Amino acid sequence: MNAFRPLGVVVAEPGTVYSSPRESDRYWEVLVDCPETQGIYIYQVPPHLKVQSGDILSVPFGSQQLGAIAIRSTPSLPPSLPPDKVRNVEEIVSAGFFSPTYWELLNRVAEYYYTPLMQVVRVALPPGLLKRSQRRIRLIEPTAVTIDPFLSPASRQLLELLQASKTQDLAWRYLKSKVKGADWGLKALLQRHWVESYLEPPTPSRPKLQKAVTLLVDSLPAEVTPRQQEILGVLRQRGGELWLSELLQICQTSSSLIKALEQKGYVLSEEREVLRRNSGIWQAVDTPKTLTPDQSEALNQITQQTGYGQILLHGVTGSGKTEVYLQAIAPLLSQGKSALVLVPEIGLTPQLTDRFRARFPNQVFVYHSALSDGERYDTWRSTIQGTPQIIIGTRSAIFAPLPKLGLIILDEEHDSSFKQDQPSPTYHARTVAQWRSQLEDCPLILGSATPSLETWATLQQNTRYLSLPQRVYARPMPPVEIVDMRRELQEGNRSIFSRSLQTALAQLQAENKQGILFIHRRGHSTFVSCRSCGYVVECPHCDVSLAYHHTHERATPHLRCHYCNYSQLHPQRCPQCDSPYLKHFGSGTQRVTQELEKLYPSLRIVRFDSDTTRTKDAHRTLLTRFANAEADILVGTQMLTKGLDLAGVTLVGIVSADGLLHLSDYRASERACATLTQVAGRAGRGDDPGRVILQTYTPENPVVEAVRRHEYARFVETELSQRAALNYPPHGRLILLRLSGVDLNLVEQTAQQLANLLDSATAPYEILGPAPATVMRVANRYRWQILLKFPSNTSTQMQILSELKAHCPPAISLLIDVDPMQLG
Ligand SMILES: Nc1ncnc2c1ncn2[C@@H]1O[C@H](COP(=O)(O)OP(=O)(O)OP(=O)(O)O)[C@@H](O)[C@H]1O
Ligand SMILES: [Zn+2]
Ligand SMILES: [Zn+2]
Repeated sequence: MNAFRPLGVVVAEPGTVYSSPRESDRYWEVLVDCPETQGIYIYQVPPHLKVQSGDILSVPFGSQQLGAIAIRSTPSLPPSLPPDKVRNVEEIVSAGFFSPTYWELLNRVAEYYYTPLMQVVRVALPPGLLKRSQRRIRLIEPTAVTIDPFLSPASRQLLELLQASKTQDLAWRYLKSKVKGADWGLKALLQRHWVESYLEPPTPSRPKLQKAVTLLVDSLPAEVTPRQQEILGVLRQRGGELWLSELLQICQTSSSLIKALEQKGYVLSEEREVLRRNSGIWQAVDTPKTLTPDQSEALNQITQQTGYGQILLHGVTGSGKTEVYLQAIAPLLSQGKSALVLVPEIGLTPQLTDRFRARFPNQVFVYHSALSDGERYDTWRSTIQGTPQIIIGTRSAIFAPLPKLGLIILDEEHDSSFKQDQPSPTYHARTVAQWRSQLEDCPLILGSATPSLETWATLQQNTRYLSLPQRVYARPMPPVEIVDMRRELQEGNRSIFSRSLQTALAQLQAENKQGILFIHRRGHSTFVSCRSCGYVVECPHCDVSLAYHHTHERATPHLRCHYCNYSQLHPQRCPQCDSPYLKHFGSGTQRVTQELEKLYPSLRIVRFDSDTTRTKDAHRTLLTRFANAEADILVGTQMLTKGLDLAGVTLVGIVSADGLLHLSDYRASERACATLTQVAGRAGRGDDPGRVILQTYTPENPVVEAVRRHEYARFVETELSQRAALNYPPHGRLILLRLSGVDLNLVEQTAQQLANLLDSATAPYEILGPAPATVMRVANRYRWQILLKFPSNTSTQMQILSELKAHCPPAISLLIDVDPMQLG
């Protein structure tokens, strides 16, 4: 793949005399970013300035002077832009603010995913990036004299203001408000090097600090008062550490008493970072664990890798991959480098983040789309500081502009949420991570218990394979019992729980253990249909049936569309034949929860799906409740499969595997196998052995068999050969063109035209379609698609594809999905 334009490469032409700046560096694409505008504009660089990618510039924009970022030089102006219309860059405010490789990365993303660079910038950088950074002016020549006759009145006024200020350093905005013609006045001062202009360094978001008290003595000294003895006793009982406020409360004492103990050297009180999880301070104290032989072998291999290299860390569920990450990162931080850790979803982030925070207090920052604008901005600003740190985030964090990057980790690398389906750029964080680690020359670790076929296929090429085949403490993998639900029905059990699962649930209660029930779907039932005429209630705006939602006994039942979120009350009678007999098919989390409540009224249940985790921190609250044993059963969807590490869980019930097994997509088996293996892997991670009960109507399915035997690698090998036979990824590559619009005919026509156009080009791809999307209408927009299938080892970079948009009428939107994960 030769996907991107080298930056700032200058071809020296024979015979030309060197002049500064070189002609090719004369015009620059510059990102202007202020509350009113965000866009890329072309500016001219005057000869005395030497601009580099990533510099922060000051440019004229309309009547304003704005901060801007230099992106890349451009050899020529577009025909629509006459040279005399191009304005000059005023000056470089801060050189090397971003590393040049950062912009190379964004360019590469833009080209590979057929997206304008500006759209990539919007994904990568928070809006209004420069709006809060203050430009300031500092006096650097203290002997500068204001009586210089050549100075303009404006220059003189500026100098006087600066000299009069205590720090000889003032905000540019302030100076401008005070001095008429400040721009010109400043220019003269800058030319004489009497002042300098700079961007105020961003203030890092500070962790909240709180006083903690630590016990320093092993045995309780005899010479203290009984009261002091009591306090020390409480401290010791609580593991040697408490927040000061907690200690004061427990002992009903005052801080002067603690101070007295501190003066005698029995305790230490100091400021500590407050963890957002409020479950006690000893969370904060965490030291590296002694590694298992497999873990240390993996760590050795990783630390030997200096510079770019891709590593697959294939560790079975509960094998301790996180500990390997932690110990791989530690030495980097002390070398002044930073690390980027990507995780699939927020649901899993709190637990992982806590582990990282506990190991590296004050050095962990979280970056994901659920952060408020302010938080995002603060985190973002702290990253460009360059102090060694760890960023943990979801897919867009791959763009966090960390300087001195020493390592990138994708945890649960198989997860499809690393891929953005829409809008453009339809990037995969793993692909971007590969480019980034190449550009930054640092290793990339892909970690998973169920690696993707894409990654597995690279093992023959350039990926190092490291394996953790055993759980820590050699804990056994949980046995997986397959229950044939057809037999259950034949033998008279009509419940959604098999007899085996019922027994296990009853036992759970008796033994005071915890369990997880996995359901593929949220909501109550997948669809509602009439028993008399077969009518299925559908969404008026989409071609899908409505799902039945019934949150609890007293709630009003309603129907909801999972595509456009339309909702309506549950009809009393069939809209078609007026029959009162409506039946609910399929089961979702709500139905399972209700059944559980009916059968086991004393079980305490937590439902964990996208309906119950809408609000901020809901994930954390629900998981904490469960982790603190305030609930017995966690009922949830996909969300709970990812990286949950709860020692108390001994039972995992997969209520129905079938919804996953029968999706019509070439990736369905891979996804089903990964999901089921991951869910199963939540059982038996503590001292008590676990077990898994998998219910299905198709026990003979090879995926079910692979999960039962814990044979993921074998499954992958078979699956890979099937993909190769059909030329599907990772063997070949795909590009999916998604068209949509409100006018069905126009969508169809355009799809046909584009297909003809693609057909007429000499190109390596095979064209499948055009065809309507699986769900043709969503939110009243009709959707058609064209699938391009490229043979392996060919580039998907084609001129014709970048021209397609120009052939679409304005009413049709076209999305180019490169390496699509969903074909529907
Ligand atoms: N060397 C070790 N000694 C003791 N305990 C360990 C060690 N390494 C990891 N652990 C513990 O084992 C548990 C499982 O580790 P971890 O969650 O990292 O597994 P994992 O491989 O990421 O699993 P999964 O893929 O299922 O998320 C954790 O509670 C962790 O603290
Ligand atoms: Zn009917
Ligand atoms: Zn809908």
